[in-house]
Amino acid sequence: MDLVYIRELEVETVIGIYDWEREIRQRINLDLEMGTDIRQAANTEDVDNTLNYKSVSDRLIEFIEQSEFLLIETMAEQIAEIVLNEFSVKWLRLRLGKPGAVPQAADVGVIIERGERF
Ligand SMILES: Nc1nc2c(c(=O)[nH]1)N=C([C@H](O)[C@@H](O)CO)CN2
Repeated sequence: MDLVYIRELEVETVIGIYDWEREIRQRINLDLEMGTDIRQAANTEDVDNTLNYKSVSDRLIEFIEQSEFLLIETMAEQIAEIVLNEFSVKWLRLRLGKPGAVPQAADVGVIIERGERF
């Protein structure tokens, strides 16, 4: 299994459980690893034969910017669903961080794996 990845994608959105969090936009960041097979793209040099990280990034930025989740867990599950269903990805690992949430910590968040490795 090969991986196409996106690292440190940063997006501002409404997220959080407290009243004050519903009034502001906060930064989240994510790393995404997506299982794929890069060989056909390598042999043809055709982006249509690979998992296009720009297309995935654009879709996730649009989705996250318009979302208003309470928990990062919910956002993580929804992101995983989009990547699995819309980009025909079989397996992914997602780290979703909310760096401003705990001032004493550099970052906090969740890491999930979904789908089947192949
Ligand atoms: N596991 C989680 N814990 C917490 C979350 C969350 O989304 N998942 N959210 C909060 C608050 O919104 C926090 O970020 C405000 O500082 C607390 N714990």
